[in-house]
Amino acid sequence: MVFEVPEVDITPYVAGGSAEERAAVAKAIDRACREVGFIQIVGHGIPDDVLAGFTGALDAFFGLELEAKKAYRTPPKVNRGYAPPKTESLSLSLGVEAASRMNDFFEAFNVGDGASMYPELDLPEAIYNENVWPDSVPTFEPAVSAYYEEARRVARTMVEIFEDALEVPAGTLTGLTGHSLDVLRMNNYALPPGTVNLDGDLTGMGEHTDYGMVTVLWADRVAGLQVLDSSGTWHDVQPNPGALLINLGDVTARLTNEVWMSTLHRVKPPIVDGTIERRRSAAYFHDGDYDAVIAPLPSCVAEGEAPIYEPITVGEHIAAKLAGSRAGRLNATAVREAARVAASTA
Ligand SMILES: O=C(O)CCC(=O)C(=O)O
Ligand SMILES: [Fe+2]
Repeated sequence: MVFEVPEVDITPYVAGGSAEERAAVAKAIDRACREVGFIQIVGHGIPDDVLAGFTGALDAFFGLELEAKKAYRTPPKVNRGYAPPKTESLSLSLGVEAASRMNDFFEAFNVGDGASMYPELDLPEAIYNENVWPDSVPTFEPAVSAYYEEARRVARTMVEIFEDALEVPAGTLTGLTGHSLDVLRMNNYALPPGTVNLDGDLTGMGEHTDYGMVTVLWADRVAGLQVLDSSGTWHDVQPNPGALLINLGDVTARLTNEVWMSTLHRVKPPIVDGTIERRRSAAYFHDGDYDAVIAPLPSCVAEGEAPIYEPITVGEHIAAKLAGSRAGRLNATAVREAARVAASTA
């Protein structure tokens, strides 16, 4: 079977379209979610100048000296600010004890929704952490915030499309996202020439599924991202020109009782002449309200069959995942994802 990440133009949902046009989009999204779990999205409407400002801000921040960047570190429990290379391990979020323990060489900067964004709700600050901004790069906050708003809009549009694709009443999914726990992780994969260790210890970002409902992924068109297909083989994926990648997270796999998949992916930059080509990406995670209870939708469970998953809140699920990736505590609850990694071919 040829592996392909399908491209879908979501213009009818972004700029207005007829009922027929929207139905065709919803159908294409349903097929992509069943078969692949990754989608190339065009017609998302993110202005070029917002993207240019955003990538410029990433370059300015990641171009700082390591010590300067470390000023913006936060404790492992706080999913904000700067994460230096080799301080996270995504495979631990899955319960896979990789040989490359804490050897993911990406560096990242995280921003997200803080409790103060919802003054009318009494949201827990330990979950809805406030942002840390690098004041030594004055363009960073406005440029990243502008992109954040756009990625948030696209994520919310995708959930609207998901309701149509799953043929559930409006509000079934969007009703779980009123104060969605959203985070933007900006990733930089770069190693100074000569530091690459070829014994297989280092990886760009270990294999994982994303944790939430949907991820909007912007990335450079540089090799590195790999996606696991349903038969257990890894494939290289790059965004098409002008496209964003969309992938489903575990919350959606749970909601759909795995009718749609949270696809395993990882980043393995090719090493050429002892170095790698720098690559940037930014994953906007739209996870759902921390107190929303996630249980398989009745329409996704075949008659007479038991749902695969027990109900869980978004907050409980995300906390178990982050304890793995950020605090190095193996997540023993991700048995289904760990089994898929074990069955894959390198
Ligand atoms: O760098 C990439 O393309 C993927 C990043 C990713 O999977 C993540 O941040 O969760
Ligand atoms: Fe990811």
